[in-house]
Amino acid sequence: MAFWGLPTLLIKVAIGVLLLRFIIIYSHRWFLNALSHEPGPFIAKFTDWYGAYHSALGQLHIRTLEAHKRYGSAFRGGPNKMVFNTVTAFHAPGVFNIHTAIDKELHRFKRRMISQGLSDPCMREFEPSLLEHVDKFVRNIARAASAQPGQWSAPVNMSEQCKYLGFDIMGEFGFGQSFGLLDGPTNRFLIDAVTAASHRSAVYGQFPDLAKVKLEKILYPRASSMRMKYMTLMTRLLRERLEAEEDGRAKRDLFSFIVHATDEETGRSFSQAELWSEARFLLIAGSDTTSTGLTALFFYLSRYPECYDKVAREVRSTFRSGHEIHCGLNSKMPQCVYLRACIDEAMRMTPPAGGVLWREVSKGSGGIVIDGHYVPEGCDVGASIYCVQHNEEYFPDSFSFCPDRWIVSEGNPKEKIELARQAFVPFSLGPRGCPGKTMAYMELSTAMAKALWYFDFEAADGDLGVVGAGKLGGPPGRQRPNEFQLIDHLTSTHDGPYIKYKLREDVSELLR
Ligand code: HEM
Repeated sequence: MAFWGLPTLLIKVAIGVLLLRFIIIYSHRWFLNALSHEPGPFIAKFTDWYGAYHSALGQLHIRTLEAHKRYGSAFRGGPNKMVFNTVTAFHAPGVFNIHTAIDKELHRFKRRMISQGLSDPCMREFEPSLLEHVDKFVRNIARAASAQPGQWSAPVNMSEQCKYLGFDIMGEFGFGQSFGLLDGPTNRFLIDAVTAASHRSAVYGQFPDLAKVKLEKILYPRASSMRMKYMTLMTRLLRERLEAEEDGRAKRDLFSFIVHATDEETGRSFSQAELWSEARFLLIAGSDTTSTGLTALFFYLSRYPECYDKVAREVRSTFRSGHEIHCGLNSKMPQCVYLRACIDEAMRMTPPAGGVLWREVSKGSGGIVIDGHYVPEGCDVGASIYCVQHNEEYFPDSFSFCPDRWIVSEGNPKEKIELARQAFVPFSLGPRGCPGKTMAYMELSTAMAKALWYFDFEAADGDLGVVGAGKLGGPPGRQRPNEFQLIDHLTSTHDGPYIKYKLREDVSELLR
């Protein structure tokens, strides 16, 4: 053999070894893996690409629902992954979120600390700041509506306005000052920055190995410049917050609630760096989700006039003024039972985080059985909130917006509602379930009650009126005109609904 032939031979051997490795791994995944006998999309037998691909396109919730229709209530969603759409999957013991599985103790500590800042008493103290932003949100709508008194306003894109509100509230809560998105465009780049971050996390959450090949350089070419802008803003906010703390100007925010708190179990406190890193995480966790919930609520109330009339009547007969609308001490909000039912129904129809959330079956547990399917330890178990909340067994006629399904009546006994409640999981459940629920309901109920108090509203006319809705003849799963459409990547992006407003109460005080 000539010496120069050696490299060619080595390349051939390397390719041969690689091929053999692939053949062994993929044959094992296909025929010998503990989940081999489970039905599911063909590609998911071999690779996690299935979830990553649909997540990248923002359609994982829709494709998962289709897969359940085809394969049943449990299917194989990856080589070591099972997806369920039943209540049992959410209540299964011995499964942990993949993040918590990495360091459960650290997660438990952080969780206990953050929960102190998100406790009901802290939320009551924070509410005045939250309401200032809700009033600004109403003021922006009032500006549009008062341009033509007595007439319908120009259409307002509620996705934009609700995002501004959600981000400003989380800025105030996490960093002690609003980002000013409701005031003007300077910091509105934050919305794209957070969307890109959550899109990236969604894809990598489905296929963690992709993170190693730094795919974001292709998927998000603008990511690094956006990150620079984002970090510059965060650094400035941090500095200003610390200055405010030093000269006693600081408002009630996350920092003030937990800066001196200690963890009862470990006696440890948050370092400043930890606190800021949590504040940055909360920005993603709390802004996009709540604004999606509020936008969806505007969508459904503008499509279902009987529900709109009922909730408007309830709000307008419960409160005597716009100022009375709050969730604090002596609040009348608990009397607004139908409003709460509308909020829950909007989050059932269109859960803000609807994709598949994975939990790992903990090592040493010996595996678990869910709905008769054995899942070995180390495998992931997932459920899509969107699919569970559209499971007809729990929610008949699941694509109809029907707030009455949450209210006891002759045809809707308490037991039926209790069953539905178990399958109502927009905030997920368990050790990784959402600790920001109280704040989310506070924001959703005050913003919608104030909008109904000050204005009448309807879907815009013409082409703008259908933005955000499903389209007859559209892609599979996006054909229902009365369903608000989300591009789902962990949290969600959306456009519309465009809504027109008419003033019904004096807003001069708000406009001053
Ligand atoms: C409608 C509004 C909201 C919805 C639908 C929602 C939904 C969720 C869901 C589904 C999870 C679990 C994610 C997983 O299992 O991986 C979660 C976690 C979380 N949410 Fe929310 N959320 C909302 C609002 C908020 C708000 C306002 C805050 C904070 C102020 C917040 C803070 C968090 C945090 C810190 C976690 C992580 C919990 C942990 O890892 O232990 N969320 N949320």
